[in-house]
Amino acid sequence: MRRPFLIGLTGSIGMGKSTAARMFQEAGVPVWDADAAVRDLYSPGGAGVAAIEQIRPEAVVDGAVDRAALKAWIAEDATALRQVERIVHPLVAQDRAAFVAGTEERMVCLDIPLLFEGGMEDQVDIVVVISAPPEVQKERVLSRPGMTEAQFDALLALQVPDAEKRARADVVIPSVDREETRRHINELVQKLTRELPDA
Ligand SMILES: CC(C)(COP(=O)(O)OP(=O)(O)OC[C@H]1O[C@@H](n2cnc3c(N)ncnc32)[C@H](O)[C@@H]1O)[C@@H](O)C(=O)NCCC(=O)NCCS
Ligand SMILES: Nc1ncnc2c1ncn2[C@@H]1O[C@H](COP(=O)(O)OP(=O)(O)OP(=O)(O)O)[C@@H](O)[C@H]1O
Repeated sequence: MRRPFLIGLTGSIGMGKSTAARMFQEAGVPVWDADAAVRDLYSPGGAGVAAIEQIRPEAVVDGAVDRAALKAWIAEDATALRQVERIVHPLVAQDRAAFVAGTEERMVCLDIPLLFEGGMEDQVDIVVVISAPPEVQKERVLSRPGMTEAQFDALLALQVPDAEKRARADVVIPSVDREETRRHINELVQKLTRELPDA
């Protein structure tokens, strides 16, 4: 059976990925969400809980992975993030493979915030980057409760810069005006629908 065409959706913090993902869904394209997959893994009964407990017992509270405890560990131990990734990434990859295998649509959208950082460009058929000017991004992120400028700068430093993401993208979708974004997404979906072979 033919696998669906894989649209990789990414963008830096606050650029509007979640909003764009909803627009793909509304255009009839099933969406898989990497962040949601991690949330499930960390929830009670999730496949990541026992594995994280083995490497960091303090990070499991009431049967779920406690993100604050993981963050505190990552802040104090330079090897911690690697150890967490070694557990989380294969489980996330499994979840994604099951989603792709379980769909009969011709295309799906994979919402992967760390697509470039995780070296996953080759695992999708096109890379779509959602992008807004830096001042718009900053204003959006700083308007979130509890977010400080220092935290924003620290998160940005962990991410591949927006300019590089845009340069490496197959398609860049602007995210300043909702209707403009929706138009771009609908046009892309229509173009792919025309070009892709029938199922
Ligand atoms: C570090 C954790 C506990 C922070 O959780 P929290 O809810 O506070 O924040 P959130 O998940 O939204 O991440 C915030 C930001 O941290 C950065 N970040 C998170 N994980 C990673 C990573 N593996 N590499 C680089 N940056 C990362 C991203 O820029 C992201 O925008 C959590 O992100 C985590 O467990 N990460 C490891 C698993 C992972 O790699 N997830 C990414 C998707 S596969
Ligand atoms: N196309 C758009 N036009 C105008 N505003 C937008 C657009 N997309 C998103 N926004 C606004 O920007 C903010 C961030 O959007 P969203 O939550 O979709 O970003 P995100 O990239 O998923 O964020 P993060 O990476 O931090 O999780 C929201 O307040 C949303 O209303």
